[in-house]
Amino acid sequence: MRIPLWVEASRLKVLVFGGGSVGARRAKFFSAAGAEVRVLAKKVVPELQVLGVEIKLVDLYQYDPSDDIRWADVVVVAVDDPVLAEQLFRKAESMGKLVNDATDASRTHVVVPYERVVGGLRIAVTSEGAAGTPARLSLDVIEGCIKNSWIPLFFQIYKQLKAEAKEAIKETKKRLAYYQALVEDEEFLELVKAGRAQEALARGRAIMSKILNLA
Ligand SMILES: C[C@@]1(CC(=O)O)c2cc3[nH]c(cc4nc(cc5[nH]c(cc(n2)[C@H]1CCC(=O)O)[C@@](C)(CC(=O)O)[C@@H]5CCC(=O)O)C(CC(=O)O)=C4CCC(=O)O)c(CCC(=O)O)c3CC(=O)O
Ligand SMILES: NC(=O)C1=CN([C@@H]2O[C@H](COP(=O)(O)OP(=O)(O)OC[C@H]3O[C@@H](n4cnc5c(N)ncnc54)[C@H](O)[C@@H]3O)[C@@H](O)[C@H]2O)C=CC1
Repeated sequence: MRIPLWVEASRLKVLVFGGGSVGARRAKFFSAAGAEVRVLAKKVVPELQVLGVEIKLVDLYQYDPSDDIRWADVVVVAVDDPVLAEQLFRKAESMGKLVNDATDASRTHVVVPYERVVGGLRIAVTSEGAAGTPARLSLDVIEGCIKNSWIPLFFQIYKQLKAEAKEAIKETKKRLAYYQALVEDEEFLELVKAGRAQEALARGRAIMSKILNLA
């Protein structure tokens, strides 16, 4: 089973097999987020040449990529030859690497989801290869739902109160009790849902004072 995680990309060394449109998309995706990227391919598209990532032009039926695989944390398979793709997948897998196989969703270890930021929240959706377009279009529905709800204002207010709580309430247990009290306070939530931001903030701060004054 695959699980969702948010990973710091600048910790990753990513090896990409294939430098066509999909390989270039992966190289850009990882390098824009700070990862170190190396591409191995017979030929690469021009978009890839301007990314500033390492490129080795090799025929993967002749070149042995073992050292490159050892170097990598994540290996991407994006060659257009299914026999070669499977061979590369098996090799990287047997060397203990996490593989993003863009050519076969059923065996990929790592999935690249459809992603969007809505009201401060980062939303990622995937069908894990079953039906990509519905996954992509679901982002429009999710965006519409969130934007038309009280969540964006709740996000702003909660973020502000959480920052203040981290400063004001030194004890972790008390801070956690504060978050609990906040979300259980009907008056606070009603103010948020009514869009009364200043009053909601004031209510949140009053609850904070109460927690601070407890023994
Ligand atoms: C498992 C996964 C791979 C992974 O995690 O790496 C996967 C797998 C496969 N996709 C295929 C086809 C297409 N994928 C796209 C586009 C995107 N696909 C992406 C993710 C994923 N695709 C992962 C799970 C997604 C999910 O299901 O939720 C995005 C989000 C990220 C990205 O790829 O950069 C990106 C958005 C780009 C953007 O928005 O810009 C297009 C459209 C296009 O290229 O423009 C087509 C052609 C049209 C079509 O097929 O719809 C095929 C070949 C099918 C076959 O051979 O029949 C496979 C392999 C298979 O299905 O086995
Ligand atoms: N996950 C996704 O979003 C998508 C995945 N795909 C899958 O990804 C595959 C690749 O798609 P594209 O990038 O569009 O193909 P492409 O034809 O643009 O690029 C293929 C790349 O593989 C390299 N390659 C092929 N044989 C090689 C060899 N022997 N040695 C070294 N390099 C070799 C080529 O030089 C090229 O750089 C498709 O065949 C399909 O299975 C396709 C569309 C979207």
